Amino acid sequence: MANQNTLPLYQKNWIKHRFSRAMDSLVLLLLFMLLGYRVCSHNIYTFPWFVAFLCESWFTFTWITTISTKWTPAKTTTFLDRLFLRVPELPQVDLFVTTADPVLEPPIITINTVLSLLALDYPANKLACYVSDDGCSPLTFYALVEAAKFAKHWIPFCKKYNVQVRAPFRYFSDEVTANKNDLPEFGQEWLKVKEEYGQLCRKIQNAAQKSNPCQLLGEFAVFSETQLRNHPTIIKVIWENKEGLSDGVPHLIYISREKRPEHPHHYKAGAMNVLTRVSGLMTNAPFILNVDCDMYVNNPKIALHALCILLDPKGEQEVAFVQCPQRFYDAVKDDAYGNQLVALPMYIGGGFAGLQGIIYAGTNCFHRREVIYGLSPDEGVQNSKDFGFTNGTLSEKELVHKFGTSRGFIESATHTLEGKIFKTKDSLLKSLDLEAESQVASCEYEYSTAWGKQVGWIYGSTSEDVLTGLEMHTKGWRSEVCSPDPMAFMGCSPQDNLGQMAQHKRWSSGLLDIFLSKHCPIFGTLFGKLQFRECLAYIWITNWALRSVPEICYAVLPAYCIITNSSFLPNKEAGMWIPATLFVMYNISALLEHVMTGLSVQTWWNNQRMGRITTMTSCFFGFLDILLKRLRISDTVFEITKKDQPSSGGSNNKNVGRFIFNESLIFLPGTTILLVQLIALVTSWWRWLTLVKNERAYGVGEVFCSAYLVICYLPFLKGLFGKGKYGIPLSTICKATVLAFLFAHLCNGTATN
Ligand SMILES: O=c1ccn([C@@H]2O[C@H](COP(=O)(O)OP(=O)(O)O[C@H]3O[C@H](CO)[C@@H](O)[C@H](O)[C@H]3O)[C@@H](O)[C@H]2O)c(=O)[nH]1
Ligand SMILES: [Mn+2]
Repeated sequence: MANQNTLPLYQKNWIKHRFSRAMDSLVLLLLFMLLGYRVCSHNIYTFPWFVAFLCESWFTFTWITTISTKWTPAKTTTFLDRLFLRVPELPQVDLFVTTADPVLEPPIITINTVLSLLALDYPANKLACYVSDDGCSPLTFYALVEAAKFAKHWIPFCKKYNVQVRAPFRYFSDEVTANKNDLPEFGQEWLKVKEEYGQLCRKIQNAAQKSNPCQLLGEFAVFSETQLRNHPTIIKVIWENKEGLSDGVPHLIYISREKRPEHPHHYKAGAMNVLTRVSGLMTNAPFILNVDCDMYVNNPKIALHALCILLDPKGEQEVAFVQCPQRFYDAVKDDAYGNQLVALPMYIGGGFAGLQGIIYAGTNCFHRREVIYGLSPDEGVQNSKDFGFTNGTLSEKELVHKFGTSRGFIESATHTLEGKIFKTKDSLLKSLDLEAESQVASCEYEYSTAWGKQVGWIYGSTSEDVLTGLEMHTKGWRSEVCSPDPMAFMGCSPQDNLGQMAQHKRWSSGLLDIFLSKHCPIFGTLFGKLQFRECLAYIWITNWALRSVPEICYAVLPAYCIITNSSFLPNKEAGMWIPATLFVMYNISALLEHVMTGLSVQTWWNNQRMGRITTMTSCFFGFLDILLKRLRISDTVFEITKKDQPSSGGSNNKNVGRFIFNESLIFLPGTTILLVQLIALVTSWWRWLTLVKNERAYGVGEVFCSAYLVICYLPFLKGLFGKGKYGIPLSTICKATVLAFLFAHLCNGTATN
């Protein structure tokens, strides 16, 4: 029998998506045929023909990166039972939670996430939870203080009855849970804990309603003279597991880093780096789990599953981070706004997993602290990990240049990089050298150090997550997906199209920023250790915003052709079946992927439609944002997504899924494209009445494309006639009308020339 201790702790299985592969290849073949057909049709070289050729070349290139990414998907299985045989003592894990705004991110959501983390199925004396509050909010702090009191009842309750969902708002929203357990005392305890949770919520609600939430007395006095962007560091140990009880409540620490108006704070990446340093001084766990404030733990054993991968003999040498999928609760029916990201991560994410590894998605991710400190895999496998910190080969100056001036931090980082166990000091509070911790959380600490460049979360993009993961892959690390059943984490997705559009704009601009920077994946392959197909996959993802330009051009082509009585599709010749088959095949393939993932046909359609709308609006604005940033006209900002208070009783509101509009310019391109198509369709109808068939240069293809776009933009069409927030503002309609008629006029101009 094989030695139990040498058995792998996880296994990677390759999935065979044969059907999906066949369909994708067919689509690629058709794209090549279309391009070939265009090149060969010398007799009809026209302007729209040429524009179509350029756009389709881009689509073909994107499709090649898509196929390459999806081609060899993989899934991992973890073996929890083997973990305990291999590791007699579980390692420490530091838990990071970020929050930034008590209004957009209600503290009740944050504390639910924190409670679910504190209640992980893991020895409590091996956990420490650090909450970064970029909102510097006494309310958030108050909520955490109260939550820590409640945790003393909540955690034993969860562990005693093996509760699965350890975020109380979710657990108590399900009335049937009370009857699931037959133990007589369960019902009573359930009621008691529920009542306590109710009290906790009421306390927080009451505090939120006061203008001065906590009277700013005692512990809260530090908040009395703070402003959002101008305040000193606040670090508070809310709860300390002093006795080191493995079944107690883990440490809970609140951190609001120093902010000064003249210092850039680098948004979430900056917050993560402060958390890394403060925790380095306090607990210095070798593993870090980071979640956004809304991502509660849905599978209490998730830390154990992730450690199976990170502590596996092979994983230990190769895997930098373990990413768990993002899923959302209270999803809008049939994914009306196309932001649930279910089918896409399944195919694309699975594909990434089969290559060098999944991207880092910013939340639900387990990191190795040493990798965050910039370690490469070849340094990691050296038998004696000695970087010359202790024997003094690395000069004091180099260390300070890398990690900053804190002696304590350099010492703890040295421990981490040399693979030594960090001996936690007797007591957090006793060791709490506030000066040292405040020093590493100050806004000047990172100046002329490697933080944000080679160490920690990398700065320069609003998609700091993908950038940080890419840097790790470029160093040669791999990453793995961990998706045990039940789903590891659940979070909150935007509940309306405004949130969805802002989020996609931030993602697409942040990703394009990466592509255009010195961290570009192409350089990663040329000069680093990013594997070729992983590079293609990163190109696929970072080019999102660029896609908007050819898509908008392609969307106005049918209208252009109808208005100018020309054509861009091989309408009348034998080649017509190529684009027609391409359209049908592409849609069937996407539809089947949705259905096979267990999603409805309506969800497929909503995703298709939102795909068109998002690319031409949010991604286009993401593209413009980066253009302005490169021209040094304006910088990109991290707009926080609003997290709605959890709904009770489900949403049967008839307006769910409807688009809402405001004065934002983001609605202008969509409205204009819709109006242009409407003008084209009216023109086409008029031509149909007045021209004989042979005089019409365009055919069914162009009219179909125009009509298809109108159907995709149905939410905008409804918006033209909607009232209040459901209607597109008159000013936007006027601007769009002017643009649309200008376009029609220019078309006519080019046609008569
Ligand atoms: O200045 C800031 C801004 C944001 N955050 C936190 O960042 C997280 C993510 O922000 P959110 O508005 O929820 O953005 P999402 O689009 O939902 O987040 C996704 O995309 C981000 C990158 O754009 C990643 O950082 C996230 O982890 C990922 O879940 C939240 O916990 C915020 O509190 C900060 O700590 N400081
Ligand atoms: Mn979020």
